[in-house]
Amino acid sequence: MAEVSYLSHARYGKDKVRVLRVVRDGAWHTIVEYNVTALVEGAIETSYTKADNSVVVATDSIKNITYYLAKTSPHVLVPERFALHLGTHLVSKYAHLNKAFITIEQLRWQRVPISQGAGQTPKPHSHSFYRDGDEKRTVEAEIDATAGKDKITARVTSGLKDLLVLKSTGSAFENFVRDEYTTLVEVNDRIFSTSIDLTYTFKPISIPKPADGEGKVFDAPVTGDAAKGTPWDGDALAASTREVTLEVFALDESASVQATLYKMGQRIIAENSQITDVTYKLPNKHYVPVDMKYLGVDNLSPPKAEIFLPLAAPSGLITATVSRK
Ligand SMILES: O=c1[nH]c(=O)c2[nH]c(=O)[nH]c2[nH]1
Repeated sequence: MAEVSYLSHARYGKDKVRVLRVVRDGAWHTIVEYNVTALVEGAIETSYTKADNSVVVATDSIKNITYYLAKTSPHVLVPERFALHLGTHLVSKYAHLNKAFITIEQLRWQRVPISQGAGQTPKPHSHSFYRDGDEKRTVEAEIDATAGKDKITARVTSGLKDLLVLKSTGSAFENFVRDEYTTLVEVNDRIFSTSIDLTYTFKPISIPKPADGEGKVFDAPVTGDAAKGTPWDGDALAASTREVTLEVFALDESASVQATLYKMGQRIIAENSQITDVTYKLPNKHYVPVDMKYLGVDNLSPPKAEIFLPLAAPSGLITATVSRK
């Protein structure tokens, strides 16, 4: 029988590798908690087409490598660096694997503040932490060794998701298309709430050959000023892009979710020369003033609207990518 199909794409690995790392500096502990996905591509076709497992690094082994590097990597506390180390290790160790796709979700842990008495600023505790929200920091790294194991390049996209925000004024929505389908009234004052999903893409970087050729010894080749704005500087970028996003959200006299989104993206591009693209996905989480006329109470529009019904669904969904020219 003539074959009418072929394997056009293949990638596999381990998903949802959950890991908490404790780094001890005497009594001062630092923790990170990650959900890691590690997938690979390469000369693996025959495992699909010929039931040939000789080309398969078991997903169980990929999970073990993730734990091994979480234990040994000097980069583990910065998710961008850890993703690059893990991906580089996979494509360096196995001759027939030439691409790795590492996704990391970092969960929030904040130090418990310990009060120092009246008028004193609280001190962060050395080994006690609390979860301060569902927000996650995200990293997606594609490590590419197709040009050779000594010419590894990487594309990194970082961001955050599930950052829930709300402003109770400073948002309007007017002058939109009005026709026979329109029931929405124009408002010059409304609640604006969204769950921020932000990703920003770095310029591609090249990764020097690891010292042992297997990606076990992996020294971040870029530090100090040269690291500024690059994935090596992931923590600073995560902090500044989050700050800009929240600041624009708070300060913008929003004409629409679209217009506010664009301003956020413009600022991130303008302030970070290493970032090429910024994508936001912003659900418009509607809060509807409750009609209380039947109670003889005016609650229809601000400043009289004080009681709102949070609508679980549907929500608007406003997305866009702002790119460097
Ligand atoms: O900021 C908004 N953008 C829209 O596209 C839209 N559509 C809608 O019904 N409300 C809103 N609000």
